Amino acid sequence: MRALIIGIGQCGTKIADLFALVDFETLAINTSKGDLEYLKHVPHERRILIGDSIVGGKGVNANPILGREAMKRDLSMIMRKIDSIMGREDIDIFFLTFGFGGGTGAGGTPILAEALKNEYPDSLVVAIGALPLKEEGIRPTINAAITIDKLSKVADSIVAIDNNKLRESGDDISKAYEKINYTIVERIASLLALIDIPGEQTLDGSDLKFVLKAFGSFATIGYAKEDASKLKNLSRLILKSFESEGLYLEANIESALYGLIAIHGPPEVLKANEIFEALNYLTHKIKGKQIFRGFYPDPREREVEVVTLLSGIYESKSIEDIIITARNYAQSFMEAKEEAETKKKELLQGLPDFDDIYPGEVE
Ligand SMILES: Nc1nc2c(ncn2[C@@H]2O[C@H](COP(=O)(O)OP(=O)(O)OP(=O)(O)O)[C@@H](O)[C@H]2O)c(=O)[nH]1
Repeated sequence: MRALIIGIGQCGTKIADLFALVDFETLAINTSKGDLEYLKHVPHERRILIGDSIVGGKGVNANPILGREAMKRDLSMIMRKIDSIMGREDIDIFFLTFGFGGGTGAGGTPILAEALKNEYPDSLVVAIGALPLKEEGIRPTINAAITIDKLSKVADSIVAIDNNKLRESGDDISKAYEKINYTIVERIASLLALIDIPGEQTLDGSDLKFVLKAFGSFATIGYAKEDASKLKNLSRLILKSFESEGLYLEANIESALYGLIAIHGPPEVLKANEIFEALNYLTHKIKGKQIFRGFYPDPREREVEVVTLLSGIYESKSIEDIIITARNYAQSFMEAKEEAETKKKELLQGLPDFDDIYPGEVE
């Protein structure tokens, strides 16, 4: 399984930095020089400053038009870099990590996603983005809504993480960000670690690609872990991995088309009847009725770990809230703008020019 993680903007590059820590191939792209320098694990030659000629390495201050322009101007340099890291063959998935609410990530990610799809038609492009907190105000919400629309036309799946779920933890914001970033990396890394390795019933790269090739709809990744000695019922643990707080996105899982479950743990607790009870329940619950599964008995393991991926989701309250808020705002903003223009015209009509009042001052 060959994957390249590309972080775009501050949020995205912080997440990519954690992926680099656990030995994934990564690339960090930003309009802010300072934010790129702040990274700890992405090698220096894999950090790309974009848009230097327009913003001078200072970031784009939540302006996605500048983020988009920065990505467009330096796209060929980025594509050459990707080529030099991965070559042109057999890249299974590009994971693009970013924050939906800023400028560099929101503006730049759809441009890069489209270029990757054109250049690498056999590879998947999966966007992994953090949705803004409601308290951040209207601009991040609009950036998110428009970026969702654009990505839904070019990416294979969009894994959205709802930052609003962080508030439930009671941590301060940077701790909460750190926690959620770590969670994203843990889930994806655990999932990818179980692809293509020997097991009882295994998942391979083509299963994962099948599940994620879902016409730009939403996907979400759940996770549950328990000490094997404390585990009472594996079926319960599998279902727990699908609960909404486990998935970091408010979504109706019944609307999902595909699911994938990987279970890893000591052989004595991977009981077939408990696994099939949960699989049966979930297969009937989701609309697409297709669940791929892999069981990985490991006698050295003391914990049971369940990673679940649901894709093809199109009903999500987290997403709907953003789209509806942005659309209502856009509508009332356009109305207010039109009204302002009409008022301006009414107010200023009938005014003369200087020459009408001061005739003959200049011969
Ligand atoms: N989950 C998570 N979300 C983050 C993190 N940092 C920022 N965000 C969210 O991402 C959005 C801001 O995106 P950034 O990545 O900071 O912005 P950017 O893409 O670098 O763009 P500019 O700062 O405008 O140049 C906000 O909605 C934040 O809530 C993070 O470390 N983790």
